[in-house]
Amino acid sequence: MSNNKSLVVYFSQSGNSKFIAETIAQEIKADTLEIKTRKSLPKATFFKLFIGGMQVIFKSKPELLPFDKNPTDYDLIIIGTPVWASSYASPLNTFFSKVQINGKKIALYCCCGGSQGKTFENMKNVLKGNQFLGELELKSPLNSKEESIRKTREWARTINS
Ligand SMILES: Cc1cc2nc3c(=O)[nH]c(=O)nc-3n(C[C@H](O)[C@H](O)[C@H](O)COP(=O)(O)O)c2cc1C
Repeated sequence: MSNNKSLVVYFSQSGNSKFIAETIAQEIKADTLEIKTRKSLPKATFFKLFIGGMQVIFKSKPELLPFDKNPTDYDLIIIGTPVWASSYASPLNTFFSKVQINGKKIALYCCCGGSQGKTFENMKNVLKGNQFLGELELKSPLNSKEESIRKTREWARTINS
């Protein structure tokens, strides 16, 4: 176990990334910061996928609710997102534009329905100037909780060693 002060920053639209954030936080005794938008996506699947997808394509920055933690206070920052339109979810665009993360240890995870696409590549581009410790992709983890918990705990130990 390291002496890192660790924070899991995540956005979650339907609970998968939140579930993983909580699993990581428990395993490595990290704090959590959930990024929340002022407005939710529509409930109907088509509109949800359409609006969320458009936000990613047009690099929108949806308005966020205030944060209750300051990421720059931490040594290790784990950042989690659902995959939207083969990239990270648009609320993280807003987050990255508001918080300058530099010289930190970073680990990334994503939750997807099919594949991560360019999620990690795009996150690493926007987070240049940090040290990357690892990446974890989970497919719909709420559909296989036990297996996801096992995989996540194992991964969390490797980034915190
Ligand atoms: C707007 C939107 C776009 C999505 N785009 C993709 C995608 O491109 N590839 C993929 O594998 N899953 C995609 N998904 C599925 C989510 O990544 C998946 O359901 C994820 O587990 C949701 O995480 P969450 O529960 O933390 O929000 C999309 C979901 C939404 C709402």
